[in-house]
Amino acid sequence: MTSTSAPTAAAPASAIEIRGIRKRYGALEALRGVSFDIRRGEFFALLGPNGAGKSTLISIISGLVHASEGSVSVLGHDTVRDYRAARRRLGVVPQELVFDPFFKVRDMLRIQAGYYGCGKEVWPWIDEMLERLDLSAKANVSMRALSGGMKRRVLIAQALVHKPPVVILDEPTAGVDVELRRTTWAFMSDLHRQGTTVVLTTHYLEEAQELCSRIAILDRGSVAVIEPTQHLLARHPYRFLRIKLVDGAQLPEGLMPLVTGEVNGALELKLETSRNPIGGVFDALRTAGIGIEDVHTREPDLEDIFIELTGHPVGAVAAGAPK
Ligand SMILES: Nc1ncnc2c1ncn2[C@@H]1O[C@H](COP(=O)(O)OP(=O)(O)OP(=O)(O)O)[C@@H](O)[C@H]1O
Repeated sequence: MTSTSAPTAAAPASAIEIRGIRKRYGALEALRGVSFDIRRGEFFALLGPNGAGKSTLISIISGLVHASEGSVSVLGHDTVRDYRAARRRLGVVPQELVFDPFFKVRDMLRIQAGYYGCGKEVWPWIDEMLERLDLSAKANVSMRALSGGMKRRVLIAQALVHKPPVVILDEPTAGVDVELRRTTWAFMSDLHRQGTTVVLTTHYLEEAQELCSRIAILDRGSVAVIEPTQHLLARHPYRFLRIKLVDGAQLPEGLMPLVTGEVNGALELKLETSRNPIGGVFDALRTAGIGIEDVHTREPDLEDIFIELTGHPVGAVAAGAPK
């Protein structure tokens, strides 16, 4: 992509600047004063349980919904006062599949490019995207004949026709099989390497963990945390120990408070590294004369951290969330 060159002295440092955003739907406050920046060239994750306000924030960034208070700019262009310039720099892959079913894939993309004032010069780019997203064989097929996963990839191509330097993907891989998710992420990673800023919302936390260098977690309309992924993963000083006892033996009473669950007949214990060394667990079992059949340890992942921060798994509606 040519429009994603490195920042110059005059260019704004932020790809997206979000300042004091509030959004009210009647009595419901879907966003309660959200402020943060997404830097140029970042691969950034916006996470949160259902109803946290992610889609509302994305709609405000894309200029489709007006905030009740606050402002957003894309590469220095206010999304309200300078809507066209902001929109020109942004590609948004929406969550919902909305298409004219009768258009053929390639024609639809060419028409979409026209809306941004792009002509034949982007046709090779459209064909390149079709190739990268494994859609070349479907270029002359009408939209209604595509599977859900293919439609989702056309949606990605549609958001990128004008080569925007900033791309937002709102759950682009929801319901898409593993192979297609890989294709999508390989393509997005290439664009990112070439300088595109990529913002992603996803319910697949392992995707965010693997791809994104910084993560914001929205919860009930506010930013619960915004940190580099590695800091987020490292700041939780515990690990998990999975342990299967010989002959279904019972765990000693003293270790029971550490148990967080059972997986395939093995108990999972959450150990704080400073307070519950693994050796202490083994000592307690030895003293009680209990044999161990199998054991393994696991570092906390984003899913664990998400639950700890928000009190519920990703995808669950927050208790007391604005509804
Ligand atoms: N047009 C609307 N009118 C009224 N309420 C709305 C509207 N759009 C969103 N909401 C409410 O605002 C809150 C935030 O919704 P939003 O869709 O932004 O959350 P989300 O984090 O994107 O959730 P999900 O992961 O389910 O997509 C929810 O309580 C939702 O019901």
